[in-house]
Amino acid sequence: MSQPTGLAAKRCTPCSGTAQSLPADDVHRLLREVPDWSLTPGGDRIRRAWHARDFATALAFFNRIGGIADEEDHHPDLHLTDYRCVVVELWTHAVGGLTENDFILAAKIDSLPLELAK
Ligand SMILES: C[C@H](O)[C@H](O)[C@H]1CNC2=NC(N)=NC(=O)C2=N1
Repeated sequence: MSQPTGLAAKRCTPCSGTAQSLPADDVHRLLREVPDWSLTPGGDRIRRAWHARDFATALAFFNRIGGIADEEDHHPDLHLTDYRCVVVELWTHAVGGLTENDFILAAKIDSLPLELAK
């Protein structure tokens, strides 16, 4: 795998007690670096959807995401419906909104392989 660049090369950092959600202009700037992700209607999460090849592929994808999440100590909400529809949502629980950690994890997830439905 080629060396990660940009957000994918960064590490998530523990949220300090005084950490706050990102202001809207930072959110929109960072969204441009992960263009396959979108802001949820409430503006407090980012999400991406995939149509995996099959259930086993979707589960393997979730396990890869889980490995990165534990390495980064920053964890996603994972949804697997209709046996292969995958949705990942990211937000920072400690601040109840978005921080740079969410965009770093999104970029790392984007670098994972996933065999999609034909
Ligand atoms: C103690 C541990 O570092 C924290 O609870 C981490 C774990 N994973 C996390 N994941 C997310 N998405 N948000 C958090 O605030 C968070 N905090």
